[in-house]
Amino acid sequence: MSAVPSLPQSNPLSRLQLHKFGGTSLADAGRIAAAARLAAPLAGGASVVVVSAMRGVTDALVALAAVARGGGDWTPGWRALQARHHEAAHAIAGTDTGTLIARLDAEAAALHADLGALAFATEDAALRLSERIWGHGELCSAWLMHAALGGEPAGWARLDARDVLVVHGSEIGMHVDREASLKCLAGWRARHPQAHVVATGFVARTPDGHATTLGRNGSDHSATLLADLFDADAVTIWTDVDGVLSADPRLVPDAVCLSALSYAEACELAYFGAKVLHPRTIAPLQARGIPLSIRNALAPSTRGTRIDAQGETARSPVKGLSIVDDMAVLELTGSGMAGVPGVAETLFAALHAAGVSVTMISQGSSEHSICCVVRAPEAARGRAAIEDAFADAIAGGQVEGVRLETGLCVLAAVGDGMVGSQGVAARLFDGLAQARVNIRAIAQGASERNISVAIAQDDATRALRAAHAAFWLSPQTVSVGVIGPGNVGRALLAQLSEVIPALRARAGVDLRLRAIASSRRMHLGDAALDPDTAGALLGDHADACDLDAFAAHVRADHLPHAMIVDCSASDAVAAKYEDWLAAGIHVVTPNKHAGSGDWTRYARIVEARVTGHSRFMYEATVGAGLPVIVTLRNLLDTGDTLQAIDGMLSGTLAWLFNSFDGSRPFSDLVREARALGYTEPDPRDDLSGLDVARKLVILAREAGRPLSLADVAVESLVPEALRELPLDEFLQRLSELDTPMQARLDAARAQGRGLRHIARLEAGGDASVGVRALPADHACMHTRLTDNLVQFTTARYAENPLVVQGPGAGPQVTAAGVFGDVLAIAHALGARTGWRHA
Ligand SMILES: NC(=O)C1=CN([C@@H]2O[C@H](COP(=O)(O)OP(=O)(O)OC[C@H]3O[C@@H](n4cnc5c(N)ncnc54)[C@H](OP(=O)(O)O)[C@@H]3O)[C@@H](O)[C@H]2O)C=CC1
Ligand SMILES: N[C@@H](CC=O)C(=O)O
Repeated sequence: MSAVPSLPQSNPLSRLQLHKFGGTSLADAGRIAAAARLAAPLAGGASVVVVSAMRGVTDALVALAAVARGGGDWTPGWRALQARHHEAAHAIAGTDTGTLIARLDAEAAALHADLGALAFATEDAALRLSERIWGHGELCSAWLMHAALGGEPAGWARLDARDVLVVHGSEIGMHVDREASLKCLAGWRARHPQAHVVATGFVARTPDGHATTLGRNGSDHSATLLADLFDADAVTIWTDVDGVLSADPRLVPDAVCLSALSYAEACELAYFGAKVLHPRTIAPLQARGIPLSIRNALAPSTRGTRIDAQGETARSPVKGLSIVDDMAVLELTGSGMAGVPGVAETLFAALHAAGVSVTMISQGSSEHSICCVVRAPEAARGRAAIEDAFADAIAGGQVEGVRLETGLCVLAAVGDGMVGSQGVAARLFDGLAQARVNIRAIAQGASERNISVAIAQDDATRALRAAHAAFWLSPQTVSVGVIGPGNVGRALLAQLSEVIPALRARAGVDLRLRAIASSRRMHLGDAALDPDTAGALLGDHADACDLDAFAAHVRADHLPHAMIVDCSASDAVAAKYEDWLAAGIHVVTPNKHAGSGDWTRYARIVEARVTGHSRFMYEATVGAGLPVIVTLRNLLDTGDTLQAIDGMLSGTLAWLFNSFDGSRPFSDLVREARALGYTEPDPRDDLSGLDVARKLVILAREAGRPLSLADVAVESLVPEALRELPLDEFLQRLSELDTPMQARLDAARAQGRGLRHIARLEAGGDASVGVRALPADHACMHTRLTDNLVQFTTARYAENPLVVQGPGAGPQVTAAGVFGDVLAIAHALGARTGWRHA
C-alpha cells in the first residue's frame, strides 16, 4: 500500500469540522445564510463546508442538457438559472455583490458554452459535456456559500472539487484514487492556505482530467471523501429530517429518531434504502474512524444521529427496519442439483453477465433449490440468463427450470444488538404472523446484523409497521377506542389520564387512546388523544359517528394490538362486537346488551373471539367494579358445581330501598339516583327489573346455561301506563310511582320487615327478579348505599355461600371495573410475547 501523502506543513487545520448541506438546506438566500451560521468554525478550529446545488437546480440542469442535446432552445432555462443565482447573490453578498455576480457569471458563461456545444458533440464528448453541465449548480452554490461565510476576508477559500477529487468508475461504483487526490489537495492547499474551505459536492474529475459527477445524491459521498482527504475530526450532514429514523416515518407513524448507530448498522440501513444516507458514504469514514452526525438544519437544537465505530446499545436489538420495493424472486430447482459443486457459481455468473444485481440469496441445506431476490425490472433478463446457463441441465432433467415471482419486496431488520441475541428472529416472525404477512424467503448473514425477508409487495406497509411494533413498541402497546363518554366513559377517561404515564413507565403497558365516539359524533386521531380533553373533540364539527370507520381506525396496522371499550348502553354497538372480535380487536364493556341479548348472537360473539384471537371482557356488567364474574369463573374452572346464585344485583335498587324510609317520596330518590349516575340511561331499565334480569342472564351463561331474558320471571315496579312513554315524559310522571311504593313499604313494615330487590338463579335454570319483604336479620338488610350482595351456593360453598359484597353502581367504581379488564388484557398480551421493556 502506498504511503499517504501528508498535507502541507502550512496547513493550519486542527479540530477540523466538515459540514455538508443538501439542496433543501440551500433552497434560497435565507436558508444559505442559516446554513452559514451552522457551519461557523469552532473557536480555534477550522471548517470545511461541502454544498449541493440549490434545491431543484440539478434537475433543471439535467433537463436543460437534454433539451440542448436534442437541438431545442435551452436559453430560457439557462437564463432562469442565472437569474435564480443572481437573486440569491443580491440577498447574500451585501457590499461585495459585484465580485460574487462576476464569479457566478463566469460559471454561467461556461455553462452557456457547454450547452451550446452539446447539439454538435460526438457521443463521448456529449457525455463529458453533460457531466460538466450537471455539476454547474454546485459550482454556483459554493460561491454563494463562500460569500455568505464572509469570503476571503473571513479566511475562507472556495474549492472546486474537480481540482482535487480524482475518481474512476468501477464495476461496483465510483472509486476514489486516494493517493492522486491527496497529491492534488496538497498542491491546492499550497495555493489556498486559508483556514476554512467551501467545497463543491457531487463533482469530481477523472484521472485523465475530465469533469465527472458522483451520481445522484453524490454530495454525501463527496463530503465523506473530502473528510478523509482533509483529515477531518468530525462530519455533520445537515438535512431536513431529525436524523436516521428506525423506519420510514411516512409508512410507520411511530418511527423514532435513533441517537446513535455503528458504521456497520448505518451501512446495512443505507443499503436497505434508509433515505437519509446514501450507500457508499460510510466507507471513507469507517476506514479512518471519523464520526458522522446527521442533523436537522431546521431544528439545529436536536441532537440528530451520531454514527461511529461504537454505535450504542439501544433498548431494542433491532435499530432500523427498511423495505426495498419492487423485487422479484428467481428460483432454480432441480433434484440433480444436490451435492453438485458449481451450481451456485454458474447461476450467479449468469446473473453477473446479464448485469443483474442480487439483493438476497437463500438456499435450503437440501440444495434442492437456490432462490435469489433481484430487482423486478431485471428479473426477466435474469431468468433468461439462468435458463441459458442451465439449458443442458434443463434439457437433461437435472434441473426443472427457473421460477420467477414478481410483486415482492424485501423487508430488512438491522441492528448490532441482534448479534448473539436469541429470539430476535422469533419476534420478527411473530410480529409478521400477527399482521397475517406470509414470508416468501428468508436470509440472514453470519454477521447476524441483518435479517431479510421477501414478502408480497401488497403487505409491505402492514409488515413494516408490524415488525416495527414488535421491536420498537411495548408488546403491551394497545390502540384504544372509547365509545360513550357518558357517566362511566368520562370516569374511565379520567382514570386513564391519571394512570397511563405510570403504567407505561412501570409496567410497559402503553395504552394509546386513538378514537372516541358518542351516539352522533366521533373523532379519530393519528397521534394519541389526551384522555382529559378527548370528550371535547366531539362537538358539532366532529365527524358523524360511523362505527365501522371507528373500528378500522382503532385497528391500526402500526400498533400491535387494538381494543374498543364500549361504555354505551346501546344494542346497536353490541351488534358490532362479533365483527370486531373476529378482526382481532379486543372488546371491553360494561354494556349488558351483548351478554344478555339474543342467544345466537351471543354464541357468534363467543366464537368470534376464537377466530380473531381476541378477548371479550365484561366484568363491570355485573356488580360494576366488584369481582363477580371472575369469582364465578374461578369457582367453575376449579371444578366446583353451581347450585344457586342469589342476592342484590342492582346498585340503583339497593340505594333506593336503603334510602326509602317514607320521609321522601320514592320519585325524589329515583331522580337523585339518576343524578348520582347509578341508574341506567333510562331508569325504567332498573325499576322494571330488566337490568337485573340482564345480569342474571349474563351470570347464567357464564355458568354454561343458555338462559335468555324471556326465561327470567321479572316483577316490574313501573306502572303499565308509564312503560312505553318517551324518557322525558316518564321522568315528568315519575311521581305516579310514589303511592304504590309507599303502600308496599307500609305493608312490609306492618310485618316487621323491610323491602329489598332480590334476584335468584337456580341450578336448573329457574330465574326470578323482584322486590321482597325481608326480615330484619336477613343479610340483604345489612347492606349500605349501593351495595350489591351476590351469594354463590356451590358444592364447595353449600352450607355457607361465598359472598361478594360492595358498591354495585356509580361511574367511578364501574369505570374501575372496566379499567381492570383493559389492564388484564394488556398484561396478558405482554406475557404472551414473553418480554417487557425495562
Ligand atoms: N352507571 C353505572 O353505575 C353502571 C353502568 N353500567 C353500564 O355502563 C354503560 C354506560 O352507562 P352510563 O355511563 O351511566 O350511561 P350514559 O347515558 O351516561 O352514557 C352513555 C354514552 O353512550 C353513548 N352512546 C349511546 N348510544 C350510542 C351509540 N349508538 N353509539 C355510540 N355511542 C352511544 C352516549 O352518547 P350520547 O351522549 O351522544 O347519547 C353516551 O356518551 C351502560 O351500558 C350501563 O349499563 C354498568 C355498571 C354500572
Ligand atoms: N343501573 C345499574 C348500574 C350497574 O349495572 C345498577 O344500578 O346496578
